[in-house]
Amino acid sequence: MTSTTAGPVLVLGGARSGKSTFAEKLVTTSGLGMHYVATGRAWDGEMQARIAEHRIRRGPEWQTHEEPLELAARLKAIDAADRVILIDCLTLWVTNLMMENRDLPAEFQDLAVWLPQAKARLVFVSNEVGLGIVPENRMARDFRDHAGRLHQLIAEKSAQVYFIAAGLPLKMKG
Ligand SMILES: Nc1nc2c(ncn2[C@@H]2O[C@H](COP(=O)(O)OP(=O)(O)OP(=O)(O)O)[C@@H](O)[C@H]2O)c(=O)[nH]1
Repeated sequence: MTSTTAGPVLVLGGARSGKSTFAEKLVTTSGLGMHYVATGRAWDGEMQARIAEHRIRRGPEWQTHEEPLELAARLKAIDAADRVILIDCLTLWVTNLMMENRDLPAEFQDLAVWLPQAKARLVFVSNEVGLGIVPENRMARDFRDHAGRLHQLIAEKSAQVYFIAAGLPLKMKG
């Protein structure tokens, strides 16, 4: 980690901004046992190829957990002081929760309330999706609103927050 500050790190950025690579570097320099929680689902060939690329990049030192829905429960289950856990990414989790008609504010609260008790170092990656024009369809607007609210909740509980654009990190907190 760039800092020894305890507490979660939130890494925000656009698609292909380099946010995952930046977050992975934070983790690989921590000296802790490296865990990767993937919220993505391999729903088509393109996503399968992206996932395969990610796995090659991470290498065998990482332990991977695939958790599209029960993110808070999975984090609580693998939480330990000698671990660093990279969660990639929050926006896919939001998508999955919406697809399953879950109570998103309740799910977000469950995660946010637990964060100060986490023993592991947590690094959250997420897409900043709120910067463009207001989407025409209702579902996209709801998605954008849920993601924005979740980011605020996680940022509030985070020790460090970064925004990545063009591969360059802008430190926003910590
Ligand atoms: N199910 C599963 N998903 C994975 C695995 N590794 C990575 N992923 C998913 O792949 C997604 C990243 O896809 P990319 O399209 O390469 O990343 P990006 O966000 O567009 O680009 P960057 O800004 O460079 O990170 C993550 O959100 C993960 O959920 C894995 O082992 N299993």
